[in-house]
Order: sequence, then C-alpha cells, then structure tokens
Amino acid sequence: MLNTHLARMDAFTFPSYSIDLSTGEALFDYALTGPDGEQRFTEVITLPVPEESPSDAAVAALGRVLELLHVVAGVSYYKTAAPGQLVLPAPLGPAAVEFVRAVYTKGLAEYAYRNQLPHVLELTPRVPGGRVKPAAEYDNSDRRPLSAVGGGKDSIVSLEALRRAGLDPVPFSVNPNHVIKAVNAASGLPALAARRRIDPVLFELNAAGARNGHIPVTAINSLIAVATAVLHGLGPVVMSNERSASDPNLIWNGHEINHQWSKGVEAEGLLRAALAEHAGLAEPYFSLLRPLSELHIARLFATIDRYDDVVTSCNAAFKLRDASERWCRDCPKCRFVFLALAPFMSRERITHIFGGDLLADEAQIPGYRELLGIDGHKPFECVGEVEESVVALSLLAQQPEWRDAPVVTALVAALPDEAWSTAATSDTFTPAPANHHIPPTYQKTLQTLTP
Ligand SMILES: CC(=O)N[C@H]1[C@@H](OP(=O)(O)OP(=O)(O)OC[C@H]2O[C@@H](n3ccc(=O)[nH]c3=O)[C@H](O)[C@@H]2O)O[C@H](CO)[C@@H](O)[C@@H]1O[C@H](C)C(=O)N[C@@H](C)C(=O)N[C@@H](CCC(=O)O)C(=O)O
Ligand SMILES: Nc1ncnc2c1ncn2[C@@H]1O[C@H](COP(=O)(O)OP(=O)(O)OP(=O)(O)O)[C@@H](O)[C@H]1O
Repeated sequence: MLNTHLARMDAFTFPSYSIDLSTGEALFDYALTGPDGEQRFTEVITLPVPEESPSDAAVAALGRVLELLHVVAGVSYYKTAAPGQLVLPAPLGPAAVEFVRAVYTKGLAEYAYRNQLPHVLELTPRVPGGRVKPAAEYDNSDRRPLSAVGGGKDSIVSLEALRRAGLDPVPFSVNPNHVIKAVNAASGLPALAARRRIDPVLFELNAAGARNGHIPVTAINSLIAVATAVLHGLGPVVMSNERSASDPNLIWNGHEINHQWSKGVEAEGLLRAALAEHAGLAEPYFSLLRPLSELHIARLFATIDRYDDVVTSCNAAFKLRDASERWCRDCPKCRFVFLALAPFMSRERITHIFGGDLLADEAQIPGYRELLGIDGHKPFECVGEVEESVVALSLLAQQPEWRDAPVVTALVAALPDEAWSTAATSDTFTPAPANHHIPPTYQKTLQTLTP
C-alpha cells in the first residue's frame, strides 16, 4: 500500500486477539481503515510456557492483562498513519481508558512533536458502550518477583539488590539479545524470556516512507512481563526506572514531551491502576529504583563488578537490525552513563567496561555540552537530569585521576558559575521519600548495596 493511502487513513481498530496456552503464542490483530481500503497488521507475542498448568484464576487474570496488552502494543502500527480515531475493541473501565489514552498521547508525544502532529496529543479513545464485568481479585504479591532485565546497569542493580535481600528474583526479558543473555549468564540465575515479533509489513511501510518515531516501548515490555508473571504464578514485576525518567525534555503547545514517558512515575501509577481495575491484580508492578537519581544508581552499580564484561546500556546494541556489538561510544546515552559512572570507578575499570575512554575524546565535547545544559535541550534519550551531569562533573574535577582529562578540563571551563552553585546544594544522593509505589517488603532492599 502506498504511503499516500496511509496518510488518508481515518481510524485505527483492534479486530481481534487470541492466545494458545499450549504454546504461549498470542496473536494481536490491528487495522487502519480509510477511503482507500484497509491495512492489516498482526503482532505475535510468545510467552514462556510454565511447567505446571496455570490455575483457572491465573488464566482469567492473564486474559485481562492480554486485553490491555493488545491495545497498548498497537502504538507501533498506529504511528504509521496517526489517524484521528482510535476505536477500542471492547468496553473498558475508567482507569483502563485513562491508561490507554495516556499511552497514545503522552507515550507518543515525542513522535507527535517530531512529526508535527499536534492532534495526537489530543487523541481520545472511542470506547464501545456496555458494562465491563468486574475482575476477580488476584493477589500474588507474596510470590517471587519477576525482575525485568534490559542489559544495562539499572536492571543489574535491581536484580542484585533483590537477590542479596533474599527475595529470589526471576530474571525476565523480552527478545533477549546477546547482551541480555550474557548478563543473565553472569548473574547465574535461570531466566525467563518472551518473544515479540513485529509484523514485517511495518518495516516495508517504513522503507516506503511511512511516518515513524519513538514509541512507549516500556509500556509494552511491562505488560508482557506482567502477563508472564501471572502465567508462571510469580509475584510483582520489578522494574528499574529511575527518578529522572519522569522529567520532560521540553514543552510543546503546552504539552510535556518526555522521551521516557512510559518509564516515568505517572505511567507506572496509571498502569497499576489499570491492572487493578481490569485484571484484579493487587500488587502487579513497581520500580525499585524510582526514588533514586541516575547518579545514585551509578554509584550503586560501581559496588558490583561481576557484570563488567557484559553490561551494556547503549540503545544502539538493542536495535532489531544492524545492532552494535556493545557500547557505540558516540551517543547521548553512552556519554551520560560514562560521565555518571566515572566518579565511582578507576579509569582502568571504566575504560574496560566501555572499550574506550570518552573523557579523553575531545570529539565528545559538543554532546557533553548538551547534557550539561550549556547548549540545546536534554537529548531525546534515556539520560539523567542536567543537574546530575553537573554534579558528576564537579566530582570528577576534584579527582586527580580525572581532573586533567581533556573533556573534563574543557567542560569545567565552559560551565557557568550558577551551575556550580546548583551542584553544591544538589540532592542527587538523597532518595526522594514519596512518589513511588515500592511495597513495604521491598523498601529496605537497596540497603544491601550500600557503597
Ligand atoms: C533500539 C532503538 O533505539 N530503536 C529506536 C529506533 O529504531 P531504529 O529504526 O533505529 O531500529 P529498530 O529498533 O531496529 O526498529 C526498527 C523499526 O521498528 C519499529 N519498531 C520497533 C520496535 C517497537 O517496539 N516498535 C516499532 O514500531 C520502528 O518503526 C523502528 O523504526 O528509532 C525508532 C524510531 O524513532 C524507535 O521507535 C526505536 O525505539 C524502539 C521502540 C526501542 O526499543 N527503543 C528503546 C531502546 C528506547 O527508546 N527506550 C527508551 C524507553 C522509553 C519509554 O518510554 O519506553 C529509553 O531508553 O529511554
Ligand atoms: N528487553 C527487555 N525486556 C524486559 N525488560 C526490559 C527490556 N529492556 C528494558 N527493560 C526494562 O525496561 C526498563 C527501562 O529500560 P532501560 O533500558 O532504561 O534500563 P536498563 O537496561 O536496565 O538500564 P540502563 O538505563 O543502564 O540502560 C528497565 O526496568 C529495564 O529493566
């Protein structure tokens, strides 16, 4: 189908979904419709099959989680055309509708901004009339946690904290690549994995020039994780999303544009409420690292060395096609993570982890100026707040091993005086006491990693 036809699509619908419990394979169908016809898509998500058959209660809760996943995973296909109507497949309660609305508006906000599509930020799902049967309560809060592993430093910190606190975590990933498999192997813990196959038609449409952009992938991975936890009789899904994920990159037309929206605390609260209402789940999902800054997490990571040969936070290593082997050493995320870890590690150790020394490479200075708020806005990437970068630089400027590194000296000279005073009074290493959903049993977990 030609992309001119895509541009004339006026509705996005969700024709059906199904799951085969014997194989774990779920099929999610989507359709764009308009005056020139229809464009269909099917995404295939394969959950790991448990050794023991799930209870009837678990199967019922799983069905409800998959209903939410069906709607949320549609964002990848919706974005090829961005029609004005989003027509939900079945009635949903108010919390579920609010979650879906936020995923398609706030979760697609960067996409809307970059493609100049303000209507996406105002989308309101059309909900079919009728009553939603209330979900039976399903309380799995005291079972072993499912710990989502993304291959980077943050999920390693959570996995190790849970393990050291004796909570017996089960590592879990969606489409684990060689990095994630190596991290799991380094942990020594048996892991679960789900497969997600995007409809190849999407790549054909992209190649033909369809609209494209960032999607709230953490919302999709989170629901796949919750579905897996329910199917396997496990407890809460533990994420590793940090405090700064809630901060927007910029304001556009009065709306916050946040690249990391589905990692933020608002998305976490909406997802929990939707799961409680629609699937009856009492304690399904939270982020263990929510009160912490990226810099604080980096300091905790530095206390763990068993993953140094494998840890990789660079997004280029997680592309579906043409992925880099590990750190690309030339993107905002590589720059930020290097800056955040450097104050807490020897130069030799961090150079080993990254395969190079970014603070010795003067070509990185323009990128670091953005991270420090000297030029432009916070990059559209998973990077910490400007204040965290300034605090990291101020720590490096005091360390004999780092203070003469070419990038450090150039940045110290470029930073305005006000930034230094902000760094001096920063609360970067003080956990934010409120605004998280960590259940009491898990609240002391991070103390096992005190530096
Ligand atoms: C790895 C990456 O950053 N991918 C983004 C990139 O995609 P690219 O075209 O360069 O390569 P592929 O990842 O191979 O994807 C090919 C196309 O497939 C479509 N697609 C992929 C995954 C998906 O879940 N849905 C999809 O529709 C898409 O059309 C791709 O072009 O650029 C894309 C366009 O801006 C981004 O959509 C790709 O982002 C992935 C969805 C992704 O997994 N990104 C994470 C690394 C990521 O951004 N994580 C955020 C978390 C933020 C959140 O709110 O969840 C972060 O680290 O901050
Ligand atoms: N493939 C995946 N499967 C399951 N969970 C994932 C996957 N990729 C990322 N996550 C989870 O999504 C959240 C956001 O991912 P993100 O890439 O920011 O974290 P990370 O890889 O742990 O650390 P870092 O920020 O250092 O890259 C984390 O909780 C992470 O565990």
